[in-house]
Amino acid sequence: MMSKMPLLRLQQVSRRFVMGEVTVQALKETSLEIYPGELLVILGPSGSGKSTLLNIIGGMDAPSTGDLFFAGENLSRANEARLTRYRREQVGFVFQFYNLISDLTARENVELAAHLVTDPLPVDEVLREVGLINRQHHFPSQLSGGEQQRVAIARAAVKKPQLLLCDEPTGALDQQTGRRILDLLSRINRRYGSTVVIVTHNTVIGRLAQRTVRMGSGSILEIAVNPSPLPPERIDW
Ligand SMILES: Nc1ncnc2c1ncn2[C@@H]1O[C@H](COP(=O)(O)OP(=O)(O)OP(=O)(O)O)[C@@H](O)[C@H]1O
Repeated sequence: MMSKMPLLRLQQVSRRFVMGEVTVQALKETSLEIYPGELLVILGPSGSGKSTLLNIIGGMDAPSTGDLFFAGENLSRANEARLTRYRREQVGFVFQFYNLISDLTARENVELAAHLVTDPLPVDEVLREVGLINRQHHFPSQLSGGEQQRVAIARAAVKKPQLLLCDEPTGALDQQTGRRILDLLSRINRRYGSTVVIVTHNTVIGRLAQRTVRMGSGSILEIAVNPSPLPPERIDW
């Protein structure tokens, strides 16, 4: 895996937030390579910079210094239009609290995302893949948390994104439901070849990954290769 060209490369990326007199160094100069098709878990305590890193990877936030390369293209030099296209077409995002549109049904939420790209997966196929074909006409408020998260994953996956970025995707769910979500993410990783990056403070989830990145105080402390990733059903927390 490591001999491949990275899909994404961060080179000495930092992010500072300036609030009046106070400057927070959310991310210190950080370098990381993410490979096509891998499942990577980013671990670290609250405030260690995980979400900041993920937002930069997803083009939702820009580095203060340093460069971000996607398939060799320097996105930190890209204009806003290019970044918008990157977020729309190359990246799928899954959040802790689903962020679905409440007055659209499950199916309509997925269709909306499908319209953003030129070559989406068939909506039916994705709804079936996440096990929601029978609930496709329900509104988010009529679905459980786990079901809403599955809609959110379907919405991200329908775009066939090269990068699927997940920020605490199981954070609001009980263990059994969380395991089902992890299983779904790893299936999408295998079935569609999407590179999946999961940010979590839950170290146990790292056992799922081919590599784990451990963060602390805005830095990467360690990158570990996992020779035998566990299937989600064998993960307990
Ligand atoms: N928009 C912002 N403005 C100011 N400070 C910010 C902003 N975003 C993040 N920070 C600060 O940067 C640091 C890193 O935050 P970040 O959200 O990346 O950590 P995290 O590891 O994702 O934490 P959590 O697990 O709690 O989400 C924190 O000190 C945070 O307060």
